[in-house]
Amino acid sequence: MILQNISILNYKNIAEENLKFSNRLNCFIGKNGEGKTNLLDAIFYLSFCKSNYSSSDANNIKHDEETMMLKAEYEVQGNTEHIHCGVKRQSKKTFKRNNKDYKRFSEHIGLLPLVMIAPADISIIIGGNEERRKFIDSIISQYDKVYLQKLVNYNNLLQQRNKLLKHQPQEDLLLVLSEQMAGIANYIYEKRLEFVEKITPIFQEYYNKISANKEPVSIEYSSQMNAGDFIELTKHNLTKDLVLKHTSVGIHRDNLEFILSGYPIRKEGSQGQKKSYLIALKLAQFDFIKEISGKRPILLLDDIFDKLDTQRVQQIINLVSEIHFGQIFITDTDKGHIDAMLEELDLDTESSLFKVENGKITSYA
Ligand SMILES: Nc1ncnc2c1ncn2[C@@H]1O[C@H](COP(=O)(O)OP(=O)(O)OP(=O)(O)O)[C@@H](O)[C@H]1O
Repeated sequence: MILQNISILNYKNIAEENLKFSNRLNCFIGKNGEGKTNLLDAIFYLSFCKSNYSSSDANNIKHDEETMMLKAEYEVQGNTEHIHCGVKRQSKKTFKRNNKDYKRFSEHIGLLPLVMIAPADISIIIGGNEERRKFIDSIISQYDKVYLQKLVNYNNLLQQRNKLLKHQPQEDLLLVLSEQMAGIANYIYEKRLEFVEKITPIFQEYYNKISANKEPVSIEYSSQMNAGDFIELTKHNLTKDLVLKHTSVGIHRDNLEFILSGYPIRKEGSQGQKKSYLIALKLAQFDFIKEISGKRPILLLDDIFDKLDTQRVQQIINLVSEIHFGQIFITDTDKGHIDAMLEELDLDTESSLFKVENGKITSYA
């Protein structure tokens, strides 16, 4: 899958740009705060109908402007896809594929697979359990619409159950809700388990390459449902739930434990190890989505080399330079990393180099 060109109007600090991209490597170099991440975020927006950073669309419109617009052409499995998005302050956004409005934005998710690695993603490694659940859910939801729907249903039922526990805790009603939640919880649990089992060996291979086999890594899926069926768990914990006035068991308490050399990385890992872990996870996500969707995702690498030693930087450059990764968009403040990457690619590989300055994106002279 290839993003061929993009037109941007008033997206954050980018006033107006019309850019054509290389099928392979697109590099954006600029100082801090110039607009490199904003450009990658515009590309992210076109795949997910939202920014990676701000849930409020108004924040994505350039200050003092009323509207923003993103328009792009993609080559997807031999077809050209025209995607258009417009947002006006205080009104609904429009999102179109080939001039047709989507009824629901969720219909668009999965059409243009994309994996982004950005500094803020380190929260997957060091943040709370919720961050890691979000990480799994966002990947599975990209290819499994039933999963996404069941997740929404589960959360609605969970809210109802918690409300009941708080205000009128009748045991028969609680049991009815638990029964409705049980099938959904089992489905989500099985899908998460399957996902972790599939992604772990791919992740380990990437981590070993990045760290030159320096430290063993593994991922553990910890779920209360490892110990038993949802109905049994809720029955067993009913007294506790009545005291706490919320549901203390279920897939909403699941966690992924990221292990490095036998210990949780979030407690003991160095900054470089955490960064390496994140990059290996995201590259594994890339392989996973590629296999499931049959499309090669676009890879966005935002300032990924910070905190890594020269050996790890080189290993990552070697890895992502492999043809396997297809079209890449990479930002850096340091042209040295980009030059090293260009050296790694064969001479015939087409690449485009851009300079980003105060929201303006120009060809690098
Ligand atoms: N809605 C908006 N309107 C105008 N400017 C905005 C808007 N939102 C963010 N900005 C500006 O965008 C700039 C940040 O751009 P961006 O995050 O893309 O930087 P960057 O080039 O990736 O920098 P770094 O290397 O530090 O990550 C800031 O100057 C910020 O004020």
